[in-house]
Amino acid sequence: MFSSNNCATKWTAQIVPVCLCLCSITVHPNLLSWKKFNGKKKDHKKRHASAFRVVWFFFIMAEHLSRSELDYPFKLLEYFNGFRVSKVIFSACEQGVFDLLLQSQKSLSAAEVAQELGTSVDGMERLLDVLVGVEVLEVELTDGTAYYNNTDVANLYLAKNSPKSLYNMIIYQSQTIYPLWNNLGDAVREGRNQNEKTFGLSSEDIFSAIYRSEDEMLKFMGLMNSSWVIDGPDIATAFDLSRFKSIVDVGGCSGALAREMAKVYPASTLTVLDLLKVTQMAQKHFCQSDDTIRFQAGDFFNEDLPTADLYILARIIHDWKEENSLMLLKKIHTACNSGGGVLVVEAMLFENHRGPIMAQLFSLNMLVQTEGKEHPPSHYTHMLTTAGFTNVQERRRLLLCAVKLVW
Ligand SMILES: C[S@@+](CC[C@H](N)C(=O)[O-])C[C@H]1O[C@@H](n2cnc3c(N)ncnc32)[C@H](O)[C@@H]1O
Repeated sequence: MFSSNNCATKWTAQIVPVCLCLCSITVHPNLLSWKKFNGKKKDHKKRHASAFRVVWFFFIMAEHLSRSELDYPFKLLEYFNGFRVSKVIFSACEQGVFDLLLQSQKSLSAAEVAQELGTSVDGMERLLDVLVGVEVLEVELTDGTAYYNNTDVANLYLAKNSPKSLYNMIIYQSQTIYPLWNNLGDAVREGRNQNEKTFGLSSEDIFSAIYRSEDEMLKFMGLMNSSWVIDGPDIATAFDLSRFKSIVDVGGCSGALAREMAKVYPASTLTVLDLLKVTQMAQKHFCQSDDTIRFQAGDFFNEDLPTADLYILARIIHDWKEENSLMLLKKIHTACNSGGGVLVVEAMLFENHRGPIMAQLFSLNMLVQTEGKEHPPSHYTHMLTTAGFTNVQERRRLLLCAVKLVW
């Protein structure tokens, strides 16, 4: 939804001139044979008439698409429909469309997909067509029947068992985040999370709400795990961390980021510290046969932290009120070996309030679900120096940002 920046400008500046150029080539008989362009030979008169229709069409398009957002609100309309696109992808994932198309090894018609997944043919055809429209599926027409196939992107990121699958992220967005965001208006009005209104749970203890059942805990851990599959390598290499021989990932959840770190820094020991029930779940569902990371149960607010050279705080500070985050940073400063540091990984806001849009959306998400928020780098620097750290360095990596402090 957010990639097609200023569609009108793009069309006028780049695509329209190319189209007009192509049209003038087709009008000029010596430059391109009509047969090549149209598939069958036509006489000169018809050929020029058709060419003029093409030119006329592109003039209309150019006129239409070059209007500014004030004349026609392309972007706004796209945004209004954003939730529909999300829902289409959520629904297709939940119904197993991408898995079926991956497994079938051939294109399938809407009727075949509907039959396999137990849906209506009409409903499935419309769903599949939108997925073609948003370019996650491909379609071919054979004898009037549409046959659908996954794009490479769908195979890689949307099918459940792909090594880079974002399936768990989608399920969590669909089943937990989406209902919470139904109460966004109340969250903004009240300035607090909506766990109580959405799920009937106390809004005070955020992780009791997030881990309200084993199933929910598994879904949340799946979500956390998914993001490191795509962002982990970038974060692990944002700084050269090789001099830190003992690393503790504080609130490390499924261990996905620690695993990425262990690949880049095989000479360092990687420990994932998290609540007992989380470490148990991680070992049961997320451990890999070649794991070199270890898990340690502990409560980072109420128990001592293990000593280490480097502590990772990935998506932790954004969960909590400022005083809690500061308490945790001070504890880390006390437990840290001499010369050690902390790596803070968060979706950093720009200082000027102008983005990035995903970090701004995450910050609203923190409002509806937690007691924290996203911050710009200066705020993290302030917190870290208040906790006693010096020598703050910052690297921006995609959406997530790493700030390293050496003590
Ligand atoms: C938003 S998640 C981030 C997980 C992980 N760092 C990541 O980026 O994928 C917050 C993590 O903090 C853990 N956590 C929350 N409260 C905790 C506590 N008091 N002690 C230890 N871990 C805690 C949660 O279980 C969860 O794994």
